[in-house]
Amino acid sequence: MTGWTIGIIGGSGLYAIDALHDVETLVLDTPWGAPSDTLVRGRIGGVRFVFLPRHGRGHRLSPTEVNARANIHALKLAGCTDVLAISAIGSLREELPPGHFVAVDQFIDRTVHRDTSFFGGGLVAHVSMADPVCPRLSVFAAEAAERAGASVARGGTYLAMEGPQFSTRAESHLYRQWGADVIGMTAMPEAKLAREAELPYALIGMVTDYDCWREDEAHVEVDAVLAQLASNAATARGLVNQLAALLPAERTASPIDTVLDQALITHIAHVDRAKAESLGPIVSRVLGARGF
Ligand SMILES: CSC[C@H]1O[C@H](OP(=O)(O)O)[C@H](O)[C@@H]1O
Ligand SMILES: Nc1ncnc2[nH]cnc12
Repeated sequence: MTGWTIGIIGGSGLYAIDALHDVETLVLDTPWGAPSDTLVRGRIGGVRFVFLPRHGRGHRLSPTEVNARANIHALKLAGCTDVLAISAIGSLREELPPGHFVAVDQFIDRTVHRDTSFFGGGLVAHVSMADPVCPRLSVFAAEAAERAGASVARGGTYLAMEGPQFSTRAESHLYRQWGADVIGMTAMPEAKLAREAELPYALIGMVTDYDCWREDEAHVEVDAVLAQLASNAATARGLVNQLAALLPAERTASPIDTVLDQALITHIAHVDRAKAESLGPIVSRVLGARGF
């Protein structure tokens, strides 16, 4: 096996990955509650994957109800080294039509009803979100999507809205003026939490609709989104197969693996032991290095 264990967070329309071998089901609990569903760990060639359907199998959880802290914590417990999210997105740009894929590299977070951090309560950390996506994983994922037959835009800003309602037309126009390229309801705080957990994170978005800013296009409705997703899901599965084929045999360290060295500022003499223990693998590396 290689040193990679890739957590795959499957969004709307992606509730399973068939190509995994030696599959085991993981029923995990976290200090934040249960993740969205059981996790499935397996391998393709020499690469280990852990799959988690973000909304649960059967799509039971709304974007606000997705427990991103539990999901990222569970992926860390399952031994993931990196996390690739695959999401349905609306397009805010003419040149990103339905069917296109986008390797997102920036976010604007407009979510308001979500728990956004593992820290607080006796342990304080301030991670950088200047570059929220791991460039290495993002390039591999974009390349894999292209090999699976997708047209992939390299780079794009994702506006994370609370939902579950889609945007008003005024909001859609506003987000375009802000420079957002695509829109969705789930990548935040997921990307922030992955960074806090020292997990390199990338997001491949699959465009399903033009939201509601375009004059000559019907506004987004969920049935059109689901129809587009059905035709994208096979490509998304192909992406995972291609990723397994093109990842280098050995995973070298990423700077994101150790971000808490700078970011965690609570002096070890003042760290709350119960809090540190509850965070488990998220802080054991950095606290261990400090002699905690
Ligand atoms: C089914 S349309 C809206 C829904 O789809 C996206 O979910 P995900 O990012 O998990 O693929 C969007 O964010 C909304 O949750
Ligand atoms: N237009 C849209 N707005 C928000 N989330 C979406 N997911 C897919 N299409 C979307």
